[in-house]
Amino acid sequence: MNKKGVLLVNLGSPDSTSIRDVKKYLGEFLMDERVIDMPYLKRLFLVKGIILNVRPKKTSAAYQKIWWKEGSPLIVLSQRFFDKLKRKVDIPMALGMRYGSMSIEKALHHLKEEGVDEILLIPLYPHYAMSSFETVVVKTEELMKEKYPNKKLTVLPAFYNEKNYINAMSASIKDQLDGHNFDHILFSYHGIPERHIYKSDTTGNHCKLDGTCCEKKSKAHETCYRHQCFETTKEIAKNLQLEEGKYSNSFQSRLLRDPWLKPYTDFELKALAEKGVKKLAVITPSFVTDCLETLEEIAMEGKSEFLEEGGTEFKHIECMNDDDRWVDVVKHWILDWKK
Ligand SMILES: C=CC1=C(C)c2cc3[nH]c(cc4nc(cc5[nH]c(cc1n2)c(C)c5CCC(=O)O)C(CCC(=O)O)=C4C)c(C)c3C=C
Ligand SMILES: [Fe+2]
Ligand SMILES: [Fe+2]
Repeated sequence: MNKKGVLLVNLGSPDSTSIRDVKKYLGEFLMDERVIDMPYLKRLFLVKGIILNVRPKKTSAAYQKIWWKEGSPLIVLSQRFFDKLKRKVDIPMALGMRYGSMSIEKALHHLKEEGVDEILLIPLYPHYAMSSFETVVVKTEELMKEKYPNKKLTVLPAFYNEKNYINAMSASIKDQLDGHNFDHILFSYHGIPERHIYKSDTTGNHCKLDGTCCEKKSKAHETCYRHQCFETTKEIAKNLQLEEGKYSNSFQSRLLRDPWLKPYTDFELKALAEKGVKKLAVITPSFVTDCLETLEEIAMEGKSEFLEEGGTEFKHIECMNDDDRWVDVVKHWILDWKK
């Protein structure tokens, strides 16, 4: 009988906050053709010739604001989650990162050393995007084809609307809201360029970003990031019985000037304050682990923008991190697959 094992993959962080390490990490990240989707030479010019001359300094300063004694929050929290999961499921397991030194290659090597010949890959992203979920799958497939062609790979699909995930998320959010009466709840998702939505449309003509396509039933939604984000919000709002009009969606973290998914979080924070929202809670469901984008961009920058515009209270709802309810959800996915 085949020996089964599990590979969990998150995004990854630089080794330290030094400009050198940040530059190395950003170089690998942004040269990924599924992140900056340009022909190789154009991408090389943009990334190495322009972005890497300016961005590492700014990004290094941002990491310095959130870095922990033990290292990058994203890595430390992913490791804590992984350690808890390992204690609960008796199966070989490895944790890898798409970028940086905790590579997928090392994680696969670890599974090989444990004698695993059938792997369940769990990309730690609730939603499908070519720049997150897809690049993890493609990288893993490439490595397996090259190094372990006889091993079998199964990929856990994006879990944006999976019942147990939604229930665990809702419970964690409810705990953190703690009965407190917020005027509004903003669901802020990591943004992607609009172009990526069209590229990921397997039907070739469904996604129009016209305000209605994400609501019309379509096979395109299996890979539509925008649709999947909206579904996560709908399911959580239903569970928490949020009142229509008291919550909304936005997209954060854009880079470069081309159009990204709208509305943009920074604009939305301002608009909400201008509309008279005083007490705001922000949920960041495209991340299962707190990271630079939640701890710095939302909990620090977003907070000060909102308060400067007249808001009086701002709460960032933490990601699932190593919450036992989330660990149990993943445990059951693994046990169902292992049967
Ligand atoms: C074209 C650029 C980018 C796309 C597309 C993109 C998509 C994307 N990213 C995440 C998750 C994370 N991104 C993080 C940081 C980060 N993202 C980009 C660029 C794109 N991301 C950059 C340049 C950076 C580094 C910081 C900066 O310079 O602004 C992180 C945090 C990592 C950490 O160490 O904490 C995460 C997580 C998703 C899920 C996604 C598509 C849906
Ligand atoms: Fe990103
Ligand atoms: Fe859509």
